[in-house]
Amino acid sequence: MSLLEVRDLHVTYANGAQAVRGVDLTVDAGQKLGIAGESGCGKSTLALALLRLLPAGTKVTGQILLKGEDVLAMKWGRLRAVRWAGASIVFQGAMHSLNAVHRIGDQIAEPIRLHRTTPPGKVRERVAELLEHVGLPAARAEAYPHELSGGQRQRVMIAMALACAPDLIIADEPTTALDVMIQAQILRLIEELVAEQDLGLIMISHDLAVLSDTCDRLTVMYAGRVVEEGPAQEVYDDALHPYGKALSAAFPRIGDPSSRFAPRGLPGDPPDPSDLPSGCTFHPRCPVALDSCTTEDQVLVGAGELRRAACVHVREASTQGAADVSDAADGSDTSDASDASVGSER
Ligand SMILES: Nc1ncnc2c1ncn2[C@@H]1O[C@H](COP(=O)(O)OP(=O)(O)OP(=O)(O)O)[C@@H](O)[C@H]1O
Repeated sequence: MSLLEVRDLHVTYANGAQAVRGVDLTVDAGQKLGIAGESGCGKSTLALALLRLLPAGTKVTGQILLKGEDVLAMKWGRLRAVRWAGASIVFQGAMHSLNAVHRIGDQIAEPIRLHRTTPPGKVRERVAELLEHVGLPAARAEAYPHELSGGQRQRVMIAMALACAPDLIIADEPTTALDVMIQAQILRLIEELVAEQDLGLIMISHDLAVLSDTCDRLTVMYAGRVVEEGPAQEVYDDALHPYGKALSAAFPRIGDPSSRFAPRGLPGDPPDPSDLPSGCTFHPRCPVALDSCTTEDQVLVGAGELRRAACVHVREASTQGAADVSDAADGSDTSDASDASVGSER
């Protein structure tokens, strides 16, 4: 049984915005899954849905199985326990998540006391152990959030997420607000903790470079759907979906002098989830869209053993049994493809 299995998850906000549309994903113990996509693609909505943290009035359908237990069917008491001891979330921007008027140690102790995962007399000891685990001196328990640097605060958030020994950590842009050096330290810390405690990890970011460096597998979301998935490094180095390519080309290859890729922005924005385009939702921005893409929706199709993408070019390549689906997705042999202005160097 997988640690987490999500099947056909749909999330529609009260205003009709279809933020997540039919997402399937699996995470096993010790596995690190990266979820990539621009702002507005539904990544945070997906993360919040996993622990039923969405606003009242939001419609969520499908299945979320945590160790085989259906999160969507859980009673309130069970759900509260699962939120810390089964899976926990590290959000971006620790300053907003920490309470400015309470000491760090008290804030880490709160979920431990609430869930009684440590005997009352041992809570201080457990807080000290958690702080040291995330690379902070135990004495920092006495500090207030404003007395810590951004990186230290994010370490506190990670300590809190680990407080009740969950099986799964969901990290939503955990390093976005940090400078590059601190970002690298926090990512290494998360990796070490996941390996040491055999946790499952879902890491959410718009930065494919960060995800490919940290995660085993990558899922690329666009307009609430998974449009590509596969081994992290392969997706980053050679994305099959035009959106995956564009996202990948938007980030520099760090430390790779032979890199042919320059960082560049993506033209346009993801669509409004209350007013999605017909056909493939990426077609208005796609450099290799065919006429049929304006009307025909695409589902994920396999490309090789471990990779899947939802693109007409990948589908055609797979039905033709073409060996080099990558070339086809580049649009190099598509007569009606428009000028490939993004990700075209592949
Ligand atoms: N409470 C809400 N009510 C209505 N629409 C919402 C709500 N929260 C988010 N949305 C919309 O749902 C879509 C997906 O948002 P979401 O925050 O999940 O995306 P994201 O990929 O995580 O982006 P970001 O990185 O900016 O958080 C967006 O169009 C957003 O405007």
